[in-house]
Amino acid sequence: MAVELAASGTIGDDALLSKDELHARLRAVGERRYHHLHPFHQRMHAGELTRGQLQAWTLNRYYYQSRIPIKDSLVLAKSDDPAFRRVWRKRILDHDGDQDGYGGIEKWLQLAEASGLSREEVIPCTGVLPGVVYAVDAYLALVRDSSLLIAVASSLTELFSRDLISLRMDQLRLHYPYLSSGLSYFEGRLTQAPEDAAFALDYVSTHAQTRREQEQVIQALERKCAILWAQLDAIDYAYVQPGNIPPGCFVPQV
Ligand SMILES: O=C(O)c1cc(C(=O)O)c2c(n1)C(=O)C(=O)c1cc(C(=O)O)[nH]c1-2
Repeated sequence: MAVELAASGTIGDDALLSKDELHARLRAVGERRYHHLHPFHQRMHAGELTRGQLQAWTLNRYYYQSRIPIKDSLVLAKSDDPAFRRVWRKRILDHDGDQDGYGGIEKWLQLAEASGLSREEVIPCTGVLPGVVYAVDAYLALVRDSSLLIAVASSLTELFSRDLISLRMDQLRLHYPYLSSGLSYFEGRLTQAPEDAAFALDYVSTHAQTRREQEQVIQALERKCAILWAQLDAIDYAYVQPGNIPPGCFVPQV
């Protein structure tokens, strides 16, 4: 059953936003709520994280990475348009590769290895924080239970990821040189994310045909920002504030 994102006030009766107005509203959400503002990212960029904290980040973020192709398979299954599916299935290939040893998930494992973890301790996801599991699973549930329009809209955080990833690469190289050999995942995202975001933005601009749908698109982006934020909240609470690692979760040895 499709989830109705709550629309506030008299939105349904208001005038349709122009494409430029819709884009401005979406950009404003990113400026205020995207996870580039999160204290954990700010600590990372300032060079304040220990190797163990970066290991915890790569291990926990692996859960997100591993679920993205599942999320995109849910999106694909909502579309009866071969042209849409042809474009969207590229995302699954980007992450899974077209054979063993290729693709974004493999490259994320190389990042984890550069941090000093073994792939064997990362792949099973057994040490992932409960808060990260709940946040990532909430993304899958949002996509699973929504219309195709809202599922596409929830990927629009990628509008903002290129700038963050570019800054992150510079700061990781500068402050944590041992990670330099593991940055090829981010290299790939510098071109993949803007392409994916441009398609998704064009899609929602065309397919949100009422003001109510436009507001639902904006709310889906807000919810996705919250999901990304919650992941970092969980990581920050467990690994930056002492004494908060939940039982059974990854414990850094360095
Ligand atoms: O490192 C980041 O800050 C970041 C952010 C996002 C994002 O904004 O959603 C994604 C990614 N990375 C990413 O690597 C990725 O594959 C990805 C897929 C999606 C999506 O919603 O479909 N977002 C993101």
